[in-house]
Amino acid sequence: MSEHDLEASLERALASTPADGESDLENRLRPARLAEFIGQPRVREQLDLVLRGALGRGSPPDHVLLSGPPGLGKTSLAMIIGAELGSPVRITSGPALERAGDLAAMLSNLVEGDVLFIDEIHRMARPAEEMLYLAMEDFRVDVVVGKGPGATSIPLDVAPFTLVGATTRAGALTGPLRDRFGFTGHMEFYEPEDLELVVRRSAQILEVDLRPDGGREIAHRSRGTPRIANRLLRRVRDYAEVRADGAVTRDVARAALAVYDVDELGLDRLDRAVLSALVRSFHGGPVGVSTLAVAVGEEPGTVEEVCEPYLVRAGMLARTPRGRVATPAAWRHLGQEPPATGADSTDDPADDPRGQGTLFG
Ligand SMILES: Nc1ncnc2c1ncn2[C@@H]1O[C@H](COP(=O)(O)OP(=O)(O)OP(=O)(O)O)[C@@H](O)[C@H]1O
Repeated sequence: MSEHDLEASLERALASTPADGESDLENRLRPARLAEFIGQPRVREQLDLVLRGALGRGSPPDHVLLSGPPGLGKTSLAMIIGAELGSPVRITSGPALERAGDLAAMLSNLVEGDVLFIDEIHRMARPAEEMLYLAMEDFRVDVVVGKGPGATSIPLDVAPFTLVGATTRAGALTGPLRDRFGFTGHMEFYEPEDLELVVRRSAQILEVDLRPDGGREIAHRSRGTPRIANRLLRRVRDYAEVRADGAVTRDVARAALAVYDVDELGLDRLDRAVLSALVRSFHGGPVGVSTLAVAVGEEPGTVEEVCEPYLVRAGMLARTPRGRVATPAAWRHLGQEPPATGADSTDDPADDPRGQGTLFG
């Protein structure tokens, strides 16, 4: 690989970093240090120990994997790891690492102690993933130059670094990659009390006149997710400024969220479309996720990674070996009586990675 190729690969790998207005705002609202990070007490405590231990020894900490649904703070934690270590964070994502050369370009630019953040690490191409094994373990890579019988492999040293990987699908990671992380933080959906703190903090930064009952209402309708809490706060602020006196009270929040199709459980249009298809088109299931996705006009991955985790957690949907099943709560939420003989025999909580697949709970 020539120096020019290396630079082109580096540019491609970095191109995945979003830079629109929405992400600027998101960056402004990101907690900068671990002490500012709200909720997730287990992950926070565990990570604190990992980082302090490494700082005390004066060596880079073990590689860190952060897993959990979108918007729970994985990127924020990756930035915090850099801040706590006083190290720069290099950012890329699995889909940007199409070829091993893309990763080699990133790795060869690292300096000792850098943090390399790979978002959506489960979507990395296989050759890049295999290169990463060696880099994570031995801090070196083998770059293959040329093709066919004339190809040669050039070993390249990589400065000791800490990899932070984020994934919404820990199960999709190969065993060898998973095994090379010294610490895995499993992010859980947030409790409403924690989301209330998130909303209050964001309101202060954005100078929103948030009243306590308004904050509580937004927190309860945010699907356990800080990113959604922040987004709802901004939409409710618009409503408060345009149709009220600017104060975000409970009534203003309720009226605003009705306009944006967020119901009292925090389910949005897509969540309800999934439940509605399940109940109305498939009589409550079981139905496969691909069929369900076609019924709502979405990608199976979006239904599986974005909608389902919260619907399972909210007790509306169960994952069973034969497919997805609507719970009685889902039927009632849609204003329908659940059938007398439910699909309870299909329930198998073992199929549900979160262990919350109980049907009639
Ligand atoms: N614990 C927290 N305290 C305060 N704000 C938070 C917290 N976690 C996340 N946020 C806010 O939520 C937003 C989304 O967080 P972040 O981008 O870190 O999530 P993510 O898990 O990386 O999402 P994705 O998987 O979609 O990339 C950020 O704007 C951040 O300000």
